[in-house]
Amino acid sequence: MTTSTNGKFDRTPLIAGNWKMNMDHVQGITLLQKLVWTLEDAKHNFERVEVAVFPPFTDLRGVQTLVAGDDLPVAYGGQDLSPHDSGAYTGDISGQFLARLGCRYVLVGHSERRTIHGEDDALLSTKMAAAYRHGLVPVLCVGEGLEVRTAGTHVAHTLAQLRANLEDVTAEQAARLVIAYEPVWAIGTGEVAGPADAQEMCAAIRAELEALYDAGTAAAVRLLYGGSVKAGNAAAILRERDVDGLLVGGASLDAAEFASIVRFEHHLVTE
Ligand SMILES: O=C(CO)COP(=O)(O)O
Repeated sequence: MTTSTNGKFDRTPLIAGNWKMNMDHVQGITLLQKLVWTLEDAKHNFERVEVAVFPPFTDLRGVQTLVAGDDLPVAYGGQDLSPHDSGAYTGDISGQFLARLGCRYVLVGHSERRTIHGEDDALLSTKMAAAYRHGLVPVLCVGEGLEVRTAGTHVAHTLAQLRANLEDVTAEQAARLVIAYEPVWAIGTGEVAGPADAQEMCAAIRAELEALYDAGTAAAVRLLYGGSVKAGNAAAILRERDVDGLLVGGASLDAAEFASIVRFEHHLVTE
């Protein structure tokens, strides 16, 4: 039997879809329309569970037009941003431009940026600063690779990444932060970190935030899990106390599947 909990969340859950380099601007609009229709049909309460999408840059203007025109209750953001505001940086996208397009969020330090594009912690600190400079909420992605997980040093590794990326972030800024724990070995592989693994890391991240800032700040930050999330495993992960949402890759490209993840409460089994 599947039922909803009457659970109160400490923080508003955020279910975010990272489309990566999928969906051109025409496909992107169709996907977003389908997603919203599906959720509205199901009477989804967007205030109870927030929904966000991260389309490719070329889709953002269309997404903005659709969201603003139809007053859709969906947030969106860029998948990356430049540390600079404007100038001779061919191919880069400024946080200023993202803000002008109505983006609420921006991904910073996704593992694919770190590994494929060699983005290091020093660069990511400047991207964090750029996001805050333009009023964007960074979704800072951290997580370990397979060798680190196998060696058992994943918590220390991930917290070291976190400390480096938050070096210049003030407590006031941190209170608006979203952090996504995405173990690299679980991204796009079908391997999912179990709910207990997600909780272990999210609890460690929250404790680290308390040490770096204070308890109030640590309690305000939303912590997401990402890595092979599907409709079938989302609810179990979200039952964990310190997991406040999900960053979904592949499964966010299917409107019905993603909508089902957003409606995770309806898959929670009461005990
Ligand atoms: O990288 C991810 C989200 O940012 C996870 O991707 P998958 O859900 O496809 O594993």
